[in-house]
Amino acid sequence: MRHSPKGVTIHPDFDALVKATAARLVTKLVDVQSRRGEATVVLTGGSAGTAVLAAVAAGPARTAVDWSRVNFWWGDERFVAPDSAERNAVPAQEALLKPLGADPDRVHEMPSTADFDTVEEAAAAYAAELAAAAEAEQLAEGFAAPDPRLPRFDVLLLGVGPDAHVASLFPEMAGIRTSGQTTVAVRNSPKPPPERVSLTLEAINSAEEVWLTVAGEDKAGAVGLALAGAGPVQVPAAGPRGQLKTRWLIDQAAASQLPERLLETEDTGS
Ligand SMILES: O=C1O[C@H](COP(=O)(O)O)[C@@H](O)[C@H](O)[C@H]1O
Repeated sequence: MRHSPKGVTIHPDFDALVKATAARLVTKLVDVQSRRGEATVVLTGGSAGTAVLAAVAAGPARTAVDWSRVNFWWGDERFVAPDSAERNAVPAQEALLKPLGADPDRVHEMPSTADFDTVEEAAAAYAAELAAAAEAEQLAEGFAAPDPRLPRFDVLLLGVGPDAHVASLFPEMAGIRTSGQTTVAVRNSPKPPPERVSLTLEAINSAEEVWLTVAGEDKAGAVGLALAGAGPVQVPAAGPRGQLKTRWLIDQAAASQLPERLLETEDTGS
């Protein structure tokens, strides 16, 4: 494993990336729960994101987390039927939430076509649910999250598409340009299905830690551009910034177009 000073960790392959990210997530949740009893994670869909959840559920360290005291939100979701295989929540439920006994009251799936007629209504409802949770948290803890419209996100997971999209914020589309709101309705997504709900970049960037987990040669161009300093409208993956930490957790193939200066390592072997 190689670490760069810019928060980039390069794992040899997909399997190593997924297992290490799963272990890192368990450690983070244990750490947060030991400080304040509960923890909040924002989940992603996609190949690596879903594999990480399965690896968490399969790993022996999973028992160190009190899963009934973890709050789950999503960074994006496809506006389709609730049991559709295209939902991001469906594999998350099967891989992690049901087997590990998550509390359904703490699992905040984005709305589906069973809940609303339009994707705009779904996005607005999720923003309202986030705001209600933020208000309850402030009343209970007297705690002010970085953004008063949002609950505290301890860790927010993102995948990155080959076109550099994150959550459902696609290059040059309205979602990535949206400001002043925490969620956005997406129509005409270039990647099917076309209708989606996404957190906005400003909502993503309220998280304490943002982890971008990326594998594969087809993502190397997106990763290279994002870390070379591209603008987020053209390269949405360049936009996420955690309040405390932004981690790029990638495999060797996804690292193949990283700028040379980012390959200077500060630590090896762990
Ligand atoms: O459509 C989506 O794609 C991205 C990345 O998915 P991948 O399969 O290329 O890893 C994912 O992060 C996002 O949540 C999802 O809705």
